Amino acid sequence: MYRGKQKVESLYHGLTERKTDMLPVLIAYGTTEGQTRKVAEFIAERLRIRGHQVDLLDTASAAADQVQPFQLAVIACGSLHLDRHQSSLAHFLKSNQAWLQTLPLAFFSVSLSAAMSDADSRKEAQQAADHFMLQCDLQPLLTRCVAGALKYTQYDYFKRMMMRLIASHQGQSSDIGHDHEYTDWPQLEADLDQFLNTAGLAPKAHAA
Ligand SMILES: Cc1cc2nc3c(=O)[nH]c(=O)nc-3n(C[C@H](O)[C@H](O)[C@H](O)COP(=O)(O)O)c2cc1C
Repeated sequence: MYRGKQKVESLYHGLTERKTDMLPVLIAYGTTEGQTRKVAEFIAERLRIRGHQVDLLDTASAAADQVQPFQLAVIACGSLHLDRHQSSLAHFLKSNQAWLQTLPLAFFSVSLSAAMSDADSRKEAQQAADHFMLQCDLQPLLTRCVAGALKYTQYDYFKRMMMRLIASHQGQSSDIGHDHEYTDWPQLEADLDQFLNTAGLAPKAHAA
């Protein structure tokens, strides 16, 4: 069993009769154009199928200030914009670092770089994700880069032109008449299962 889970159990011992298995997995996400919300909702659905309680939290919402430290595990999700993750996510992780570091934690970083065919771009995405965790003083059990989306139809004119330029330089679609999703959902589910297994949270039917 992951030592963070033991800490949570001892924290609860004597305080409540609730079993730690009834605690939720918190999915805290930051998003700018919505793809990371879709990723977070996918993870939530897969966790529920595996019998977990789930709390979904948009770190830009007022609810982010009300979160209690009673969680089974935490999955943080954010996306890259101009090489940075959402400031709301950074704020949430830094202000709750003391208890987050005691729990099994995974971080999923959504970006266009993760969708690139060249290894250098994917390495840059991984470095940005690792660096973000270092900045937040957190050591996740698992940090994964997730290919995001180009949402041309949702961008304003300047953003659309900028993203078309970047995308065409990087071999992605410059067809601005449509949105383009690159997220590999089966891979995301496999990464989630790896995290659950490592954290000792996989239901028996799904445990490796
Ligand atoms: C203005 C803008 C800047 C972006 N900057 C980066 C970047 O620096 N690196 C990268 O890999 N992807 C970048 N992307 C791609 C996003 O990470 C990708 O579209 C992702 O799906 C956005 O997730 P969200 O919808 O949850 O915000 C950028 C996208 C936009 C619109």
